[in-house]
Amino acid sequence: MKVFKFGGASVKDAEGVKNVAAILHTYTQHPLIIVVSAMGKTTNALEKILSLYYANQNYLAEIDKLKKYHYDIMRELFLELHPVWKDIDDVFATLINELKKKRADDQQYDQVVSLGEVISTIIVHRYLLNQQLIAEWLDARNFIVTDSTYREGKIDWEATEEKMQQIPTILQRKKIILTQGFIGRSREGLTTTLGRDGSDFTAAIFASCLHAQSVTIWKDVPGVMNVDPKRVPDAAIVFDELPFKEAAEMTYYGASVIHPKTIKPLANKGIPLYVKNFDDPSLPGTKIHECKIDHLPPLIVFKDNQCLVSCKVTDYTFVSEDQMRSIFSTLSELNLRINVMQNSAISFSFCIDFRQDKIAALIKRLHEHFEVYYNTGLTLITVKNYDAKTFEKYHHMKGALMEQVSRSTLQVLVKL
Ligand SMILES: Nc1ncnc2c1ncn2[C@@H]1O[C@H](COP(=O)(O)OP(=O)(O)O)[C@@H](O)[C@H]1O
Ligand SMILES: N[C@@H](CC(=O)OP(=O)(O)O)C(=O)O
Repeated sequence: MKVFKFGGASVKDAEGVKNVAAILHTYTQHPLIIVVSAMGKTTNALEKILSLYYANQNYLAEIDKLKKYHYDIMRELFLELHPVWKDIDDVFATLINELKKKRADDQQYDQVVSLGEVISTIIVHRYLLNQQLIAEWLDARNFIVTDSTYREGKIDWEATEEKMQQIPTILQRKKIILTQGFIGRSREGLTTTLGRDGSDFTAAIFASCLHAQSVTIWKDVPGVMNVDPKRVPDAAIVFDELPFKEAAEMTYYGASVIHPKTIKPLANKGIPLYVKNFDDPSLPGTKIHECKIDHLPPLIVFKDNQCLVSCKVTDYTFVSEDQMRSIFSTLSELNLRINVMQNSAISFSFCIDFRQDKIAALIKRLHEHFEVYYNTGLTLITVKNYDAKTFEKYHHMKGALMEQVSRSTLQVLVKL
């Protein structure tokens, strides 16, 4: 059995959905588990609906816009009397209903934002059936068990693996299973999400629990490249293959082509990960697996939306281990991860992904012990395996706020 993942870009319009069906027609000899994300930028739109709702602004107009976006796609795929119209109307009714429920913010976020994947999989499933691709629609929430960390559900691997034991029997009946990326269910029975862009991770969870032959994530790029081709189009080279370790490090630094949690479960089970181009499936793509490559070119990763926080001691002492411990435990309690850090005699600075919903709490807590400064809207550029040319280009950049150089890696935090 193989696992395929189709992200938002691959199903952003009706042509994309038709293309998914065309790709699947060429793989009918294999049992397949297909993981699908929300269409296009639907998750961003759902986040916007939530914030408008909280700000007492016109969220209903935004819901109408999102409904129209999906209706336009459906009009190109289905006849007027197709049952899909009612299915999608029901999900939008659930969305409005969920908004009205009194819940904690993160809990409500997951109940609302998860619906993008529910909508997309209903549409894609109905279309596959129309194209004689006999697929079973599975609710991923019935299989992926998480804790109650809403917005960032942690997988209960044992419980998930146990639930997935039912899947091979379903696959004997239907050769294709279609399910949602990004979502699971907590033990208290509510929907959880696995962190933004988490559908790649969902594909890895299914593959790992079911000992799949391989995972293929279908993207709008020819494979994994040494730099995001949207950032530096001239310098980008496609890798034929990459070791798990190298791919994991790239994702850690922020290469958005693969979600950072995807590699570990696959590497642990030795399941290869292919990154292929959905516009041209004949291209070889990149195989990520256990292999050795002698001379890797410089890998350049851009991570946007960074926030630099500096904590300065308020008396004439120096930054101590105890003070650092209090900073680390605050970050850990708020579920924030440091991307790069630096200390001097009287200050400790670190860079994290900016989260609007957490910054006020973080600053308030740090302010109990330190003078605190922060800058937002920064980009962290990491150059791994730098050579003279890339070092020259990214070292001492204009607008840099922090820079670190090790034997093989250069990191610059910069306001671009
Ligand atoms: N090293 C890289 N190699 C290839 N693509 C990259 C790299 N780093 C970032 N990207 C970006 O990742 C994008 C594909 O990932 P993503 O947008 O998450 O796809 P989807 O949401 O459809 O799964 C590409 O369009 C490209 O701009
Ligand atoms: N739809 C979710 C999950 C996801 O992984 O999407 P994509 O595969 O389009 O990156 C998000 O946008 O965060």
